Amino acid sequence: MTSHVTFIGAGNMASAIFGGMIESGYPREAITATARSGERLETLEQQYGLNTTTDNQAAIAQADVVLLAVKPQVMREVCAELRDAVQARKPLILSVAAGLDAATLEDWLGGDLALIRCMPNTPSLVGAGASGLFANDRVDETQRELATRLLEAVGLVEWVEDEALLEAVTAISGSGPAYFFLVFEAMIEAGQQLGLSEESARRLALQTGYGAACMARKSDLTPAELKRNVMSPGGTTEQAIESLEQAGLRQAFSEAMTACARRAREMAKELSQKD
Ligand SMILES: NC(=O)C1=CN([C@@H]2O[C@H](COP(=O)(O)OP(=O)(O)OC[C@H]3O[C@@H](n4cnc5c(N)ncnc54)[C@H](O)[C@@H]3O)[C@@H](O)[C@H]2O)C=CC1
Ligand SMILES: O=C(O)[C@@H]1CCC=N1
Repeated sequence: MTSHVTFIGAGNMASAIFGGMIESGYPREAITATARSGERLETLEQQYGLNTTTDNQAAIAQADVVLLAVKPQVMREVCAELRDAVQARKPLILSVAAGLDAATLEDWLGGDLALIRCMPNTPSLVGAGASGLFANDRVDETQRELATRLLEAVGLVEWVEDEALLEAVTAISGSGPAYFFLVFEAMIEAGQQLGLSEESARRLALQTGYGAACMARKSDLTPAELKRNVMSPGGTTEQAIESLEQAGLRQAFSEAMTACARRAREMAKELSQKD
């Protein structure tokens, strides 16, 4: 039987996930989404054909899975509102909120719940996401498989068995799309400085990033080996790579990702302590 999935909050991340589920054949009758404004409800009904309501409690009356997709700052208030309905039904809880740990969420919802924390990323919007998942002790194998199936509808799924590793997942894939967008920005600017139009530089930079990612995914070679294959001895790439290494690119990534993981830890503390 198809599990009924209810999304609490229907913003960017939620619509990426239910959009992907529908595209991969998940029956829309088995999906409910809540929103705060009637206008948003209308869009959800017309664009996706979902069951919708502004009533978060009523929305989970039939839910087998409740996917929490509101901002971390409003999660406590939303959990308080859902608590009684969740305790009455005990659905699988899936949270995509950054920096809110499983124990805090379970506690806010009244305890004794199977709960999966997920760190997705925005390329989920185009079906090319990467999500890290962590399950608490109450989650069984069938529930893990179900969560994998739901998130695989929008990209790759990687399970971690230690919740602290979700900080590393945030640093590599949760925030990671922004690093690549920065690299694209920098390459486009440099291409313009070398005389290309902005449009040509943009097209070439984006296709190159896309091509490199496709190639690295398909190839048996490591990124280091693929890089060496582009570098003819005494040629042009050698000059560029030497310049990037001398500028401290590796160190910059190490520091950036350490800062990102640290912030995820701090956010978890701030959010769980907030009254
Ligand atoms: N944007 C990103 O790159 C990532 C976001 N996340 C997480 O995803 C979650 C959602 O983020 P976005 O979709 O980007 O935000 P968003 O702002 O697009 O969506 C949140 C939605 O929740 C709705 N909402 C607020 N209070 C509500 C309530 N009481 N009841 C029902 N709906 C309510 C808002 O109207 C909004 O549509 C956050 O917890 C965030 O940490 C996780 C990974 C990456
Ligand atoms: O920047 C943030 O806090 C969120 C979490 C991962 C991506 N965006």
